[in-house]
Amino acid sequence: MSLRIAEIFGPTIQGEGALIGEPTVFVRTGGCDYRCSWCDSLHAVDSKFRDTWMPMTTRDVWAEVTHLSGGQPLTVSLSGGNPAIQDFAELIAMGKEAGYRFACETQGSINQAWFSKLDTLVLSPKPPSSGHKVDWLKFGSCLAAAKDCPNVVLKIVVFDEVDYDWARVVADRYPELPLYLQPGNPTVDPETPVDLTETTARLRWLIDKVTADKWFAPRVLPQLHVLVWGNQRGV
Ligand SMILES: C[S@@+](CC[C@H](N)C(=O)[O-])C[C@H]1O[C@@H](n2cnc3c(N)ncnc32)[C@H](O)[C@@H]1O
Ligand SMILES: Nc1nc2[nH]cc(C(=O)O)c2c(=O)[nH]1
Ligand code: SF4
Ligand SMILES: [Mg+2]
Repeated sequence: MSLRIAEIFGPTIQGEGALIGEPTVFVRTGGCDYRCSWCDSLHAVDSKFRDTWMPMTTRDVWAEVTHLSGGQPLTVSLSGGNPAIQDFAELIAMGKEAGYRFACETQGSINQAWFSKLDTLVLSPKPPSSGHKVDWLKFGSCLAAAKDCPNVVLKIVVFDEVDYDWARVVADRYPELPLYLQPGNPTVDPETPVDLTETTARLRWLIDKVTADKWFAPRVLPQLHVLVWGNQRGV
C-alpha cells in the first residue's frame, strides 16, 4: 500500500484533546479535501508543498515509526492533511500486532472502514470561522464507520462567539461523544513567534464562556505543544 506522507515525527507529546500529554509519534499525510482559513498545517494541505510529500509503503512508514520509538510501543497519531483520504488498514494491523496504539485526527468528511480498528478517533468538525460548512451526512458516515472504535471523541476549535454558539449546537447533536474545546491559534506561520499572552487570553475567554454559561459537558484545553514550542513543525 502506498501512502502519501508529509512528515513523520516524534516521539513528542500529544498536544491536543483527549490524549493530551501522551507520548506519541505523528504520521502526517499530505493532502486535504478542506482548506481551513486558519489551518496550522498548510505544509500538508496546500498543493504548492506537494513536492515535499513522499510516497511511502506501509512498511517504510512502519520502519520509521519503530525507529523513532526505539521499538517501544506507544500511541501513533495519524493526522494530516486528511488521513482519511488514505488506506491505513495495513499499518494499523502491523502496529497493533506489536502492541502500538493508534489514534486518528480527521474533520469527518471521509469515512474509512479502518476507523473501527483505531483505539481513538478524534472527529474535529470545522466551525464557521474555518470557511467550511460541515456535511452532517458524511460526518454521520464517519461515526458509523467507527462503530467498533472504543474511543470516539469530538474536538472543536473555537475562535469567536459564532464558533462557540455552533459548538453548543454540535454538542447537543452528539451528547454521547466526549467533547473537547480548544481555542484557535491565529498565528500559524512557523516563522512567526506565538504571542503567549494572546494564547492565554483566548484560553481564558473560552473558559470564562463555558463557566458563565454553566456548560459542564466539554473539557477546555490549550494546544500544549503551542505553549511549549510555538508553531514549530515536527513537535
Ligand atoms: C491540522 S488538523 C489535521 C487533521 C484533520 N484535517 C482535522 O482537521 O481534524 C489537526 C487538528 O488541528 C486543529 N487546528 C488546525 N489549525 C488550528 C489552529 N489555527 N488553531 C487551533 N487548532 C487548529 C484542527 O482543527 C484539528 O483538530
Ligand atoms: N504535539 C502535537 N500535538 C498535536 N495534536 C494534533 C496535532 C496535529 O497537527 O494533528 C499535533 C501536532 O502537530 N503536534
Ligand atoms: S481539515 Fe485539518 S488539515 Fe485540512 S485544512 Fe482544515 S485544519 Fe487543515
Ligand atoms: Mg497541529
